[in-house]
Order: sequence, then structure tokens, then C-alpha cells
Amino acid sequence: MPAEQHTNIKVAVRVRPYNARELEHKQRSIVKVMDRSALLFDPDEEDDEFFFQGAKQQYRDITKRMNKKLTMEFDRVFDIDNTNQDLFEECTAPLVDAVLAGYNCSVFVYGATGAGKTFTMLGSEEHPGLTFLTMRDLFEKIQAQSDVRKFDVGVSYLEVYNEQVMNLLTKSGPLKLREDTNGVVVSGLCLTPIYSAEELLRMLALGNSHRTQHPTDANAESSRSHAIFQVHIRITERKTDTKRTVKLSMIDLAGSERAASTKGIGVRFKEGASINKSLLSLGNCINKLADGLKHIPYRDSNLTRILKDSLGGNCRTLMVANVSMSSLTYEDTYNTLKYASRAKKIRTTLKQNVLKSKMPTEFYVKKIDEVVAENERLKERNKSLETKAAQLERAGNSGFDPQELKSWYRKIDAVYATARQLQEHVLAMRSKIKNINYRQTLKKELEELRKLMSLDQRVCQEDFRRFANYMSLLTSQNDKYKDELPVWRSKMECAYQDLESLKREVNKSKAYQILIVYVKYKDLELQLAKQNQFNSHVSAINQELVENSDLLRKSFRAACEVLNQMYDRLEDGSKLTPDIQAVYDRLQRKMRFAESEANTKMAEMDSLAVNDRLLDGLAAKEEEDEDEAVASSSLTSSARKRLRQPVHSDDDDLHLSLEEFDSQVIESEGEDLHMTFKRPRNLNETQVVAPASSVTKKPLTSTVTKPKNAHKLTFCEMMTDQNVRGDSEKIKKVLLNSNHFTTQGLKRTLAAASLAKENVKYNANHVRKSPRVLVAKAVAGTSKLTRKPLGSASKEAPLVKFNRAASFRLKK
Ligand SMILES: Nc1ncnc2c1ncn2[C@@H]1O[C@H](COP(=O)(O)OP(=O)(O)OP(=O)(O)O)[C@@H](O)[C@H]1O
Repeated sequence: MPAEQHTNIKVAVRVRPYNARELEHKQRSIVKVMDRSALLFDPDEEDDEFFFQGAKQQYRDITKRMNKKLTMEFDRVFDIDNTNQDLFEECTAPLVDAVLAGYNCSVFVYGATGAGKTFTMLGSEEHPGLTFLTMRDLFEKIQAQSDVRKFDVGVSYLEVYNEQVMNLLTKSGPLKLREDTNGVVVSGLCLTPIYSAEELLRMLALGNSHRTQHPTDANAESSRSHAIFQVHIRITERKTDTKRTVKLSMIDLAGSERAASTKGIGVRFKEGASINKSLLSLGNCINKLADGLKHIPYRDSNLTRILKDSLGGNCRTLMVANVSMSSLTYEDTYNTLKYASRAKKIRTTLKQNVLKSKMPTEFYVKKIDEVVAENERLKERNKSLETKAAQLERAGNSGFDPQELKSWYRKIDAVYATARQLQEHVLAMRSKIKNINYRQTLKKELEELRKLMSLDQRVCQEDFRRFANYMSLLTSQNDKYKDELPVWRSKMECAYQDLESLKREVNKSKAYQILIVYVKYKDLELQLAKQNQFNSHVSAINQELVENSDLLRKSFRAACEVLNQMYDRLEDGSKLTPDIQAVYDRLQRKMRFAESEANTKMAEMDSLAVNDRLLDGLAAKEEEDEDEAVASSSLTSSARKRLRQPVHSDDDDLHLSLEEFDSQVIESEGEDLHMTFKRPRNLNETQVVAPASSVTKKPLTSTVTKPKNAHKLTFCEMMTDQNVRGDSEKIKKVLLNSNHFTTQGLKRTLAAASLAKENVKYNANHVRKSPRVLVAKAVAGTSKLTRKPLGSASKEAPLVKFNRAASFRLKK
């Protein structure tokens, strides 16, 4: 229990200087400040000289009343030159410390109208009053202590006007007063929480602007009400969590006045009466308190009810009595000083407020309301966050347990990793097999060439032995791979089956929507791996080709040198027979033909037009021509064979499933050389380019049903000699009538069929822009051409030759 202290109300008197009106009346001073704590009221006037007929008299003017010459003592007396800052430092700064130590404190100013109460309490911008200075100091000290203590500050600003209690901050009222165990409580008064000195001062300014003021004779800005500014502070010790609530009240009373001095009539008179009534009650209370009486008539007025705590309760109180030094306010000043003297005698009982809250219930009601509102706000926010989270969960993972999804991902990763490893292994083996096959083929061709060119049979036999050894080494290597391949392929098939069953599982799972995306991604990864291997395989084949062609070039150059030397010698020795000359000429022609073949190849590449029959025709013609040209026959034949193979465009892609892919590969092994893999157009599908033989002899029609093959067939049909030679107009119609042809196809075909010139009205732009219109114009029934079987390609020399120039013209 905190110790109680008994202390008297501190009373300070402040004397204000003369105002303009007082100076006008040249009144004498009735207050003389003796020292810091004493003053002399109505001093004896040694300087109050009496003159009669121009001469100074020894005796006083007997018509004048006797001076009171009252010496009065107070806790502090402030003379006219003391400032508000002086008052603050000496009187209210210690109170701030007391408040923060847990004591309730009150400061009220008392005095007649115009005595300087408001000037002292509120001040002006240049001379800030006690309230401003005290509050600023309070907040600075609060700030300084915030490390060790927590402060909750709330303010209220009340006005008692004509006995009615109004809230100056909200400009509302009248409010009722009631009493409870904590003392007098203002019903419906809400404390406004504040967090900085600036806020507090803003509140003060707001309240002041709402205060009732009217000019009186005594004061142009007379406050016609009592203003009570209260700061409630809850102090929580951070270490011990000890709480205490304290209150600092700053009270600016309305001026005590005599009706005569203010000359109030009507409303002003009523105001004055009311003010006087409450001040009279205050005076009574002060008197009784000073006399130590038990019954104090606080209830006589609302002002005294509100000030009950400050006057006779647990409060450290400072009363500032404002007086004017002018004899004009003689009575008021005397009364004020009398009251102040009486008040000085009042003793209050002080005790530190610990735990026991002196905050009004309204403060807690407000606080609880705030907490409840905050709670509601947080609940709402929580609800909306929960809804958002649920939405995100639904959108993001369809409400699935992340752990469950993780285990799915792990499972998918594992199955795909196995499949990928096996796929890589199988494809690598197959690439090696193809490479070895290809190398063997090329080496064989070279060997045949070398044999033809070799003159020394013994050297030839020796070389052949080494060649045979090398070939058998390659063969044994290849056999080894071929033996192993089925085992690995079946493993790969199993892995693919695992993939399929995993996909079925995924399809049935609840997390289907998420997992299917992941599975697709893994599929793409798998296909990409296959694509990369395909690229490596093509590079390896290319390398073989480069090496081989290098050898060929060297051999060919050497052969040509020998041939030329032999020719020169024969010619020099006049041994050049017509037969030899004919062979030589044929060889020369052969070389020219090779040049034209190269041109044809270039044109093919240029236009991407592929005409199997045309090539077949060329090859047939070539076969006819080559009989004696032995030296180049082998190579030319293989070249022809290669030419016979269809050059696969994207249009010829054969879409196979993974299983078909593998079975097809095995069938074709040894036949196809390097066109094993085909670049997948759709990465979700495995694609294989079947070997030429399987396309021409036994098309994989079960899975290959692309309509563009029909285009190819029609194309081939059209290019038969019969059609071309017979009726070029007919071909044109066939072409135009065929809806299997694309613009590009038509263009190429027209070029290939040398129809460009005569087909003036169907120029390239027509063909490109409106093939359908052209088709519509075509003669009906011309498409009923009989199809010739593919194998029945004419052995006759083709009449249709590729016209590259026409093709260029068309492009333009
Ligand atoms: N100590 C002072 N120094 C200078 N001027 C002062 C002083 N005290 C008061 N005054 C001036 O005297 C005039 C009246 O002062 P103030 O309004 O404070 O009186 P009041 O006691 O509040 O009057 P009321 O009771 O009618 O409101 C004001 O113009 C004020 O500036």
C-alpha cells in the first residue's frame, strides 16, 4: 500500500501589468510584490504625497480611506515581469514529475475577469501558456522513459457553461455528472487517445476554438465558461508490469466578477450570475476545506463537483491566483487574494496511484470498444485471407496435400529417368550399328575402286587382306551390338510400358490436372533427349561421309593424273586408237553428266520438289549409258541407289508409336544407312523415317494415312511419260483439278512439267494466291487419269526434265 502524504495546496499569485484601459485612468498600484513569496496589498503610500494649493503637506488627505497594507504570503508570487515560462519552470514542471511518479495533479487559475487567467493557462503563440508548456514537457519526459515504461495517454476537454457540462473536443453535450467509487464521473465522456505532444496540442487548440467567449467591459475576449483539460495516463512498468493511472488537470476558470464591473445585462448577466454561483460554491468549498470541516458542499455546483478531486482528494494541486495591480480592480483583487490565502490552508491527502485505476470507466469502455472493433477488423481480414488462401490452394494445387504431390513427382521422375537411360542406351547402340554399317559400305566401295586402279596384284592382295581383317573387325563389333540390342530394347520397352501405366495411374488420380502437366513436361524432356541423340548420330554419319569423300577426291585426282599421262603417251607414240579415244570420250561425257546430275541435285534442294519417277528415269537412263565406264560404275551405281532413295521431306513423315518405332528399326537394320531417326515434328510423337524400300515396296499404310501422300502419288502419275508426252494440257488440268496440291506444289509441278511458259494465265501469283479458284476452273473429269503402279516406272528416257530456270521465273 503506498504511503500517504499530507500536503497543502500550493498557491501562486501572479500580478499582471496595467492594461491600456488602466493606464488611461492613471490608477495607482494596489499590489506591491515584496519578494518571491510575499506581497503587500494596498500598500501605504509614502509616495502618495498630498498637495494643497501647490505645496506638499505633511499630513495625509483625510478624505481618503485608510490603506489596508496587507502583507500576504503565498508559495510563490510572480511580479509583472515574470513570464509564463517562469511559472512553468517553478510551478508546473515539478508537477509533471509528480504525475509521472504516479500522483494526480491539478492546476487551476483563479481571478477576476481580465486578471490574466487565460493568458496564464493558454497564452498566445508568442507566449505559450502553462498548458502548452506542461504538456510538451510531459510528452518529452514520456518519450525519455518509453524504454522502461509504456504510456497510454487519453485526453478530455470539458467546459462548464451556465452549469452545463459540454465536451469541447466533440462540441457535444450537455453531459451528466455522476459519482461512483472512483469519484465524480462525466457520463458519456470519451477519452481521445493520443500518441504525441503535437496531437495533444492540436486537441487543446480544437477545444479552445469551441470555447464560449464573449467580450465584456472588463475583457474583450472574456472566457464565459470554466474549461477543464484533463490528461489521463496509464503507466505500465515494462519490467514489473506494474500499472498505475494518473490524471493531470489544467483548469481555466471563468472570471469572478461583479456585475457592475462587467455591466452585463440579459444573457451576459445570466452568464455572470451562473459563473458567480459556481465560483461562490468554489469559494465555500475552499473556505470549508481550509477550516478543516468534514462536510464540503461540492455538490453545490458542477464546477465544484468536477474539482472535488483537485481540492480535497488525492491530488497535488496548484492554484494560480491572477490579479491586476490596478486600483480599478481593487475589490476583485482583494477577493482573489483572500481566496488564495484561504486555499493555501487546504490540505490534501496524497498517495501514489498504483494498480488502482483512477481512469474513468468511460476510458475503459472506449478502450474495450477499440479492442472489440480491432478484433472484428482482424477477424474480417482473417476471413478474407482464408478465402484467398483457399482459392489459391484450389487454383494452385486443387486442394491436394503438397506432400502427396511431392511423392507423385518423385515417382514420375524415377520412372522417366529409367526410361530415359534405357532409351539413350538403345539409341546409342543403334547409332553405332548404323555407323559401322555405313562405314563398311563406304569402305567396300573404296576398296572396289582401289582394286580397279591397282596394277600390282600382289600389293592388291596384301591390301585386301588388311581390308578384310578390318571389315571382319567391324562386323564382329557390329554383331556384338546386334546381339545385345534386343535385350536392351526389351528393357526399354518395359520402361515405356511402365511409363504408360504411370500415365494411366496419373489419369485416375485426384491431382490429375496438375500431374498431367508435369507428365507432359517429362515427355518433352524424353523426346528432347532423343532429338539430341539424333543430332549426334547425324553428325557422326556426316563425319564418315566427309572422310570418305576426302579419300575419293584424292583417289579420283590421282586416277585422272595417271589417265592423262597415259593418254598423252599414247598420243605422243601415235598409239591412240579410235576405240581408246571413244572410251576416253565416254569418260569425258560421264564427267559432264556428273556435272548435270549435280545441277539437278541443286535444283532439287532448291525447290524441294521430289520426283521419284523422274529420278528413277534419270537413273534408268544412266544405267543404259554406263557399261564401259567401268572405273566410275561402282560409285555411280551407289550414287544412283542413293538417288533412288526418296529424299524425305516433312510431308513424308511417318508417325509411329514407340513400339512401331522399335520394330521398324529392327526390320530396317542393315538396309537403311543413316536415315534411321527422323527429326520429330511433334515432340509428343516418336517419328521414324522408314527406309526407301519399305516406303516404295510396302508402304506403312496402317499408320500412315496422310492425305499428302495422295498428292505425291498424283504427282508421280502426272509425271509419267505418257501424260507428259501425250497431252500437256491434260496434265495441267490434272494438276489444277487436284485439291491435294498446295500452291507450292502446283508451282513446282508446273515448273517441272515445263508448262510455265504456256500457262501464262496461271502465273505464279495466281497459283499462290488462289489455287482453289484455279481448281474450280479446271475441267471436270480430267482427273480420271489411270494410275500407273509405282513399280512400272518407264525405262524410257524421260521427256520431262527439270527446268530450273522456269522454276526461278515462277518464283519471281
Ligand atoms: N502577465 C500578463 N502580461 C501581459 N499581458 C497580460 C498578462 N496577463 C493578462 N494579460 C492581458 O490581459 C488581457 C486579459 O487577459 P485574460 O484574457 O487572460 O484574462 P482572463 O482572466 O482570462 O479574463 P476572463 O475571465 O474574462 O476570460 C489580455 O489581453 C491579456 O493579453
